[in-house]
Amino acid sequence: MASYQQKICVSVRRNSHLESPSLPEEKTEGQIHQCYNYPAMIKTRRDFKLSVTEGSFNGSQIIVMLGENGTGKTTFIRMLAGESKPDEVGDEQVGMPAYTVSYKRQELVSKHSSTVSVRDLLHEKIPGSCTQAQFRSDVMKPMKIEELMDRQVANLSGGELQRVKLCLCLGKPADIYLIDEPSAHFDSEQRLVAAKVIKRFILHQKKTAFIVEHDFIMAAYLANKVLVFEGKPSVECTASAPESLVSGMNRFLSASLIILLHSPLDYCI
Ligand SMILES: Nc1ncnc2c1ncn2[C@@H]1O[C@H](COP(=O)(O)OP(=O)(O)OP(=O)(O)O)[C@@H](O)[C@H]1O
Repeated sequence: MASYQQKICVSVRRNSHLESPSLPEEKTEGQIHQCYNYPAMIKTRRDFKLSVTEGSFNGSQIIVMLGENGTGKTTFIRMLAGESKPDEVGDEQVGMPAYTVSYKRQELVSKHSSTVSVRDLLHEKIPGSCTQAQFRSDVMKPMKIEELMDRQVANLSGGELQRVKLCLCLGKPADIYLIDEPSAHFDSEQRLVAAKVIKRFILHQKKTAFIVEHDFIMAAYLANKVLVFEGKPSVECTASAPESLVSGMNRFLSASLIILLHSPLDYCI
């Protein structure tokens, strides 16, 4: 990891118009991407302890978080969002980097009154994006938002609300998009559409996304890098550093195989 960070940190100087002049960048195939390093962290939540390995990521990259239920994916995403602070930080020299986030939570609770329409909500929350031609054609059209415009947000089904929440998340300008379970409530066709929309948006905009995804096919389609959560769910788990798709998927699958072999009766039906 040290040699990787050294390599990317000396590669190029950042452009003066970018926001955080202290951040290093990575140069790949003639393109410059901003590079972010984060420190090792520990977070305890009542009986659960999550240890996060020090890691790095860059712009124009989708990092998929893989792990069983209760292994700490949302706990880590909330730390990345700045909503929750780590209890311990491994290296004080490597602080959390400065960035802006757009966060789609796992829960799809609608806090809006029964009179708020989808149209009003989009115009209030993402006024710039929902009137922009490119966003409308790349995100709103494939997600079929137009047909929901005059519906009341409080009356949407789970899948319809998920479509609106994804649109709101991608429509908010940010450096990093934190998307917790985008495929929940979707049928297989909608999952495919959502995966294509997210991938095209993040890579075209040269942004970073951390995505929690339990659908393995969707995860494999989306991921440039993988971050694996392992250990004893709800007790003590570790989050790896972002790693390549192949090694991350292999690590996740080998952990899953061990789980399968340990509980064969669960799979006998
Ligand atoms: N506010 C809280 N107070 C106490 N424990 C919590 C709190 N939030 C989460 N936990 C516990 O932390 C552990 C990890 O939860 P977390 O939601 O981060 O896991 P996850 O990997 O996102 O799970 P899932 O895949 O089911 O969404 C769980 O055991 C959970 O019960």
